[in-house]
Amino acid sequence: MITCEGLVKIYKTDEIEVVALQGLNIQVETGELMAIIGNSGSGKSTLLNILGGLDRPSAGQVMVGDWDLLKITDQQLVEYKRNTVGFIWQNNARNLVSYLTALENVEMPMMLSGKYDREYAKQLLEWVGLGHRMNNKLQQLSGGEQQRVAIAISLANRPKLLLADEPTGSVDTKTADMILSIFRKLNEELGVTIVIVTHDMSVAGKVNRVVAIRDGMTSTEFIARNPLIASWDGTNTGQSALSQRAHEEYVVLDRVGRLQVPKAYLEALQIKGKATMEFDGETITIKAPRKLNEQ
Ligand SMILES: Nc1ncnc2c1ncn2[C@@H]1O[C@H](COP(=O)(O)OP(=O)(O)OP(=O)(O)O)[C@@H](O)[C@H]1O
Repeated sequence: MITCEGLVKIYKTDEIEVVALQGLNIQVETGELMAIIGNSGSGKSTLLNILGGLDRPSAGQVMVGDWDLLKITDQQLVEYKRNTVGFIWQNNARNLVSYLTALENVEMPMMLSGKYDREYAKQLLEWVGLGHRMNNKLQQLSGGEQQRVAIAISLANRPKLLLADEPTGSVDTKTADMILSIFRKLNEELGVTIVIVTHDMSVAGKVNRVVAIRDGMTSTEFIARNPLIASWDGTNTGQSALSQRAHEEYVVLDRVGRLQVPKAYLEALQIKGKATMEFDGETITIKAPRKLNEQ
């Protein structure tokens, strides 16, 4: 569904250039429910905005389905945003109209794209557990309920890909768990591919695959050893992070074999600029270069 290779995004302002993504590689299969984690400033939102067609890449390759987001025209981008991709933000106020009902809010994007379908709008609200609140005005709903309306809206035009930027960032743990279980259900029942960006490890721990981004590059990947452990079953309160027990950790190599060594490891061994690498037929060992007087 998604292929990014050597993806670069540079933000240019009058005086400075910020390299937000520096050759990022990532692959997401159709039908996956996965998370991208990373510290503040690592480039997560930049990546999501590019995938959502809200921002243009500077260089590299980025394909979503048949769309090449580097070559796409402005006109095609409108169609892409309307039909292929749905977006959920941490704060959805910009997506919702407070004086309309939940149902009217879901119907609105359908009307704008000429695909009005009241039954489907109702069904979406049922799916997110708001069947009994669909005729309430948005301003009468709690923050968590509004977030669930936003999920229904994001699916109004039947997108194949759902992108969620910190979807549980401003709700309590119980609501966060509910939102995640909705994602899982939508993923399983509608087959929609879901990519969640978060720095909340408890969210990441509940999906089968997690890709970590560091300094604008893909660094590590975690895959659930037993997908059932990572799945949300309604009983897990989500306190544990990406536990070693549940996820296997992998370092990501790009096509030409480059990998990113964590800064903490390099600092611990005082490796700067260069290192030695040994291969004994089974393992590869990276060490600090020997000091001249040790040789
Ligand atoms: N519009 C912009 N103009 C200039 N620099 C930007 C812009 N947007 C992001 N950046 C910079 O790009 C880098 C990556 O930012 P990004 O928002 O993608 O990170 P993030 O991982 O999503 O962080 P957070 O979790 O804090 O949202 C940061 O150094 C940020 O300051």
